[in-house]
Amino acid sequence: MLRYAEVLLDVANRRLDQSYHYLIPEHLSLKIGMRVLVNLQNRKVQGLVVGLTSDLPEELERTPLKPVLEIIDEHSLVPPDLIELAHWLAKTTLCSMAQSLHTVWPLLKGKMEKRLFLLASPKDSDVQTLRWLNEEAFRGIEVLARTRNNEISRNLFIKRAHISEETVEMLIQQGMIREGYRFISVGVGQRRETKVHRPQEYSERTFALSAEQEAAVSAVMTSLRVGLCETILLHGVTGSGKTEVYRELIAQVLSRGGDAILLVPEISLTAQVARYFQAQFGENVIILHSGLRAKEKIQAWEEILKGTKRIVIGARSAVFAPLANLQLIILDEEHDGAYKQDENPKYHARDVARKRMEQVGGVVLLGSATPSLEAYAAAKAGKIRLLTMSRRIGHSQLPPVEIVDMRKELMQGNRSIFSKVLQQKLRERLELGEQAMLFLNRRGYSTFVVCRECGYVVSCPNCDVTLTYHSQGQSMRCHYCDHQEQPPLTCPKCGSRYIRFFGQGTQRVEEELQVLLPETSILRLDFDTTRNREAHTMILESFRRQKASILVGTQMMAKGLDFPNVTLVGVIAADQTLNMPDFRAKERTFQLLTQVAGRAGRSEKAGEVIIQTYTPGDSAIEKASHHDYEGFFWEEIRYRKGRKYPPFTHIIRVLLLHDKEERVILGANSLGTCLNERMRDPKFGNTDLDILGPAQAVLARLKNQWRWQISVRGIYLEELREFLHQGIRDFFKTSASNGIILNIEVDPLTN
Ligand SMILES: Nc1ncnc2c1ncn2[C@@H]1O[C@H](COP(=O)(O)OP(=O)(O)OP(=O)(O)O)[C@@H](O)[C@H]1O
Ligand SMILES: [Zn+2]
Ligand SMILES: [Zn+2]
Repeated sequence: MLRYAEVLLDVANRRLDQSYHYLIPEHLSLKIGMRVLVNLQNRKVQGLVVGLTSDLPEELERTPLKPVLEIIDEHSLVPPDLIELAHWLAKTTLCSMAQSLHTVWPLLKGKMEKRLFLLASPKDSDVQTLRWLNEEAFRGIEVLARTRNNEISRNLFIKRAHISEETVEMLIQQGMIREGYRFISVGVGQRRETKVHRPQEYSERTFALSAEQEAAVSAVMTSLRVGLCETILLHGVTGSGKTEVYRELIAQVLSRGGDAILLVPEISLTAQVARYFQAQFGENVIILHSGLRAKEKIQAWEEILKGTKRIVIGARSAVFAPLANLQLIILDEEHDGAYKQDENPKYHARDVARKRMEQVGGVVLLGSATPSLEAYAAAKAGKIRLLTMSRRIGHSQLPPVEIVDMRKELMQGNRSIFSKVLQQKLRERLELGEQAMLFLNRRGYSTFVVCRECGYVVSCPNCDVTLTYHSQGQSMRCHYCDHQEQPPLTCPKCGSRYIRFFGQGTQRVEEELQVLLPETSILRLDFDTTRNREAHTMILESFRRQKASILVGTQMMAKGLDFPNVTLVGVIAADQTLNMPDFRAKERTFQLLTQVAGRAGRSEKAGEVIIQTYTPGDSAIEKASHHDYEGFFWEEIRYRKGRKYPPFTHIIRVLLLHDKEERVILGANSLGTCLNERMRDPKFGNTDLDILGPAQAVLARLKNQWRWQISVRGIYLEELREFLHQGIRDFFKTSASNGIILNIEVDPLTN
């Protein structure tokens, strides 16, 4: 007998970020996902039933429980599979159920609104006297008396009825009206409909699939038909036609009545990809990502729930799209770090996709030319299936890559950003009417401003990072908190006039390039030129239409672009990502270089790649220059194994934040002690857990908060979670935890 309901309350209010238990009265037949009315601290509030149970948690056994008051709507609002998903998300990412439910079902978003309630009646004698004393106040009451339920939002009252703040206050004081709050939910009306789709045929392709594409498609379809709930990794070199594979798979899934989600790593890529798919699937396609306006998002959701949209294309958050007949989720560029959300809930879209497909017996397809080490290792270990496409489409070949040692260039007197050979190749290619892409893993004009006499570097007053100089607007900016200031004319520390703008940003590359090739038209694609939503698409479109010969850009240029006329790719400085204090630095560098190199020579015209570097001997650079994924993988996996890094272990990182440095250090040490003591617990005694830290975080201060961290590493994630759970509970009993904010992340992708 299910006697208790677990109810998530008033989800708009952050402080009530948890669920409560209520008794189920006999006359109510509750279902998971229904909205109900319950009592909370003498208020009637709205809640969502997220669980039904016959036993109470131990700590509640002796507390008297209140009953559920009434059911707001007959049918479950949130489908049970999505509630289950939310529970899973809360548990695996260590966030609250409310946070998790908001992510899974963003339609629940609502707000608390200040409202005015009428207590008096316009006929009362003291109200009638107001008519002569205060005409405005009287008018206010009359308005109010005509509203439904005699209540109105305070804002509307003041704006629409032109009643002043003072008058409102006066009426409240006189006891004629009362002020209160009400939860106004936005767009919760739509329920999911389960339509049965008739098989449909779609327009024919203009070309036949290659043998490798054919094999990949039939492998995935076989799994689907047999009902094998699988994750499949499609490792296809750049230009091997993965997008076509996705398109064919989606067509086949649709024709058997299923729905599909295609994820791309960045919002900016969705429009481009969606256009490609709309060409075949038309109205069935819808775009979904966090960049949409609230209203657009609600509309998109409602269309999906109605069953009129069957293919969702979007960034990370689209993995939650509530399609009714979901059978396939594809993650393109699977290795991309953008699939991990860095705020609560800190989920990885890959894991969510897997969980959803487990629920319905569908397939997750991970596609990449440079799979993440985690995915490839899982494939090699036989945990997931591996499909390979090792050749480019048609006669196109992977381009030859030349590595240029920039130290030698400098010794030979070349102080330019561009090596002699890159300059020469650029001229050659442009003469032939072909296009080039120059890649720089940075944004802004120069990374930092430094005093050449005393070495002082201008940094952000709120964060522990150097400010970036932008020649546009001549300002220095913090890329974390957006602090801006003028660049100094003299050194703030020693007064010297020898201030130098250091480093190479995309703007500087563009400017130097223009000096080198004055006749050439150049486009730039980076954070600054794409702040507005349409700019990204416009820049890429004009490059595609060959309005410019050279595209200069940052890593956002490395992803999934297919320009047949691009035959030369230059990497300005390969070392950038290599020097990051992170065990994934090599993997990132390899992926980035391989992906960028893959933009060259994708159709009939052969391409070539120049990589400039100060560390030409580095193996990640060398392996990338040979398009040697396999070789890189084995070398890197050996290193990870030796150092006990993922994928051989899992890491949970606890970041401690406080605005006083000594407090955060105290807290970090105390947490360290608690964890070390927990280690003596016989339960964890024999397990292979390592506590790393406490240590100052790489970013020691951000937005005025000091940051320290402790990581715990272990082989079994479940055990690791349990260990931290207990350690953190101990920590919160110590006084050192006062005022400390904890930020916990499972398997973080950055240090
Ligand atoms: N079977 C085919 N016949 C002819 N052309 C094809 C075929 N399949 C794909 N193409 C074309 O080949 C080009 C490369 O395909 P696509 O962009 O899908 O590669 P990709 O594997 O996604 O590469 P990347 O990983 O670099 O993004 C595209 O222009 C695509 O239209
Ligand atoms: Zn100085
Ligand atoms: Zn800052």
